[in-house]
This record gives sequence, C-alpha cells and structure tokens, in this order.
Amino acid sequence: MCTAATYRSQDFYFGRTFDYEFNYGEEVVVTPRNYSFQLRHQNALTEHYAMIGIAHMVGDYPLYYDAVNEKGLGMAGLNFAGNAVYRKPREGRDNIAQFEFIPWILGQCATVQEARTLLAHINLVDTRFSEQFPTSQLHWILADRDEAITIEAVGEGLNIYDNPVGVLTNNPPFDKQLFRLNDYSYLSPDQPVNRFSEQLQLQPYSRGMGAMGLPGDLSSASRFVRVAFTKMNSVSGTSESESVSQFFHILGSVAQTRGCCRLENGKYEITIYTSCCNADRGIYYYTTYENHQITAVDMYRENLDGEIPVHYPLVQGEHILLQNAADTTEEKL
Ligand SMILES: C[C@H](CCC(=O)NCCS(=O)(=O)O)[C@H]1CC[C@H]2[C@@H]3[C@H](O)C[C@@H]4C[C@H](O)CC[C@]4(C)[C@H]3C[C@H](O)[C@]12C
Repeated sequence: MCTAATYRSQDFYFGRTFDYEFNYGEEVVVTPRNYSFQLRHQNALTEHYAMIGIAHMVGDYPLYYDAVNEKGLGMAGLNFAGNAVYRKPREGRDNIAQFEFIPWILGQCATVQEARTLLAHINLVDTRFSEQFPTSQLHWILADRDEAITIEAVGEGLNIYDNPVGVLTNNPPFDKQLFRLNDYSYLSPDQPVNRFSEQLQLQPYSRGMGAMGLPGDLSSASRFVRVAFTKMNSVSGTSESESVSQFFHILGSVAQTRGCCRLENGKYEITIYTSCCNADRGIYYYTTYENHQITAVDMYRENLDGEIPVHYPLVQGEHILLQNAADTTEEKL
C-alpha cells in the first residue's frame, strides 16, 4: 500500500509513502535537462524539464516511482493491482510504456493543464523495461499548486479524474474512493454535539470525538479516508520547516508499522520511505523506516544542464541526538 498527497502553504508540496515488503534499492535521482530519455516507441526525449524524485537506477536510466519537475509539477505511481490495463502500441498515438510515463509527462509539461493535452494523445502500452521486471500495475496522481488529477488505464481506456482532495492510495478505482467520502461527511475536528436524542444528556468525555468513526485500519480504502481527513483539516505555519514538518505528520497518519500487515509469503508490508518535495524549490525531503531524521536533496545544487542523472542512495539508520552528551560532537548510540 502506498499513499500520496499534496499540500499547500506558502509553497506547494508533493509526496508519498512507499509501502512494500521489499525495496529495489531506490535512490533520490536528479535527472538534468539534457539526459536523453530513450523511449521504446517514440523519439528520445532529449531536451526536457529537469526532475527530482525517487527511482530505481538501471545503468544511467532512472525508473521513477515519483518525481517533481523544475516547473513544480509532481507525479507518483501507486499500485493498482488487478485494475490497470495497458495496451499494445497503436498507429497515430503517443505509445508510452508504463515505466516511461513519469518522465514523458514531467519532461514536457509545466502544469496539469498542459498534461491534459498530452494525455489526450497517449496510449499506455505494456512494453516491459526488461525481462527482469514485471510490468507494474499502477495508477498515478499528477498535481501542480492549483489542481490534481488521477490517471487510471483500465479496460475501457484512460480515465482521468479531477482529484479535489489531492490524495491517492491504491484500490479500488478512484471514483469509488472519492464517493466513499460521502459516508464520512459527519467527521469533524470539533467536538460533537448531541443529536442522538434530546431526552439524553450525552456529552463528549474525551477530546477528538468529532472524528470518531475515522477508519483506523491499513486498507487502502481506509487510508484514503484517513489521509483525506487529516490533510483537509491540517493547519500549519507557512515557513519551510513548519510546512515540511506538517506534511510528514499528514503522511504519518497512514504509516505502516512492521508486523501489522502480514502477507501470504510471511513478509510484512512497511513504510519503506516517506517523501515530501517542495515543488517550488526542487528540494526532495525524505525519511525511511529506520531513519526518522529528515534528509534533503536540493535539485538546484546540481548542474541541471547536464546529461547524466545524479543519484543519492537513501540514508539509512537512525540518527539520534544524545542531548546530554559529554561534548558537542555527536555521540553514537
Ligand atoms: C510497488 C510500488 C508501488 C507500491 C505500492 O503501491 N504498494 C502497495 C501494494 S498493494 O497495493 O497494497 O498491494 C511500485 C511503484 C513504482 C514501481 C516501479 C516503477 O514503476 C519503475 C519500474 C517499472 C518496471 O516496470 C518494474 C520495476 C519498477 C522499478 C517498478 C517496481 C514497482 O512496481 C514500483 C516500485
């Protein structure tokens, strides 16, 4: 399971949790404008917008899971198992393999509105990157500071939904996720008033009772409601540190702890990384399951006119500040 979300304070933020039972050795990758993205069915993308995100590198080719480009447009792929349907290449269309979709859009579009034009011509195809990798069954959230959409390639074609909550999880399809929010319209950050019966003296006996009924389980449908409620009611200061901190709290509401989601193979799904990218400033912040210290990579500290992606392995291991250490140098615990 994974969850993606957008957030706006002074700047625009875009991020996700990456929940899975194993990792592919993903890294933070900055792809500069002149890296030549070789495409299977189209001409290579040679000059494009620079982007930063998390990808699995195969040689110098970044297989992006999520990224933000230099124009502040963000895109993330999340599992859509059993529902994603990709087609065979077709004459007269832009035939884009699933693993090329993020660079295809982020390389060329500055806004969601511009992406809508490209999406009208696209045919997402099932061409595999290599024998080593299965074709991932994904759906995507695409967002800028003004709007978000969800893109789902299904049996009947490409569905593009307006995403007014700026949130995406996994199954079921997005229209059903959104509709289910109707069931929770009574939830509130305020204390409830007694509407049960005038004949009874009912009173809140704890803070937070306005959100009683907010689903707490780890299913993607429940995470959708939970993160939507958390995000839509979120209040933060506008500084960078307040916004980033708040964003990690929003996604923290759906974090997966090892042991709580056991799979048939006996493994556990956990939140491998959580990201928050300041889309306006090109700074990609992340934490990992075992490293709660926020680490950042700033796209603008790289040569964005270069030709080769620059990649940074995720920093792992907790960094604990021993507050009463004998001297000011960091003492490892
Ligand atoms: C498994 C990841 C999605 C995580 C997620 O949504 N988990 C929820 C699981 S579930 O619903 O609860 O079952 C997806 C997101 C991006 C995917 C990767 C990217 O699409 C890039 C390449 C694409 C290649 O085709 C396959 C390898 C791969 C490197 C993909 C592996 C895997 O499918 C990833 C890493």
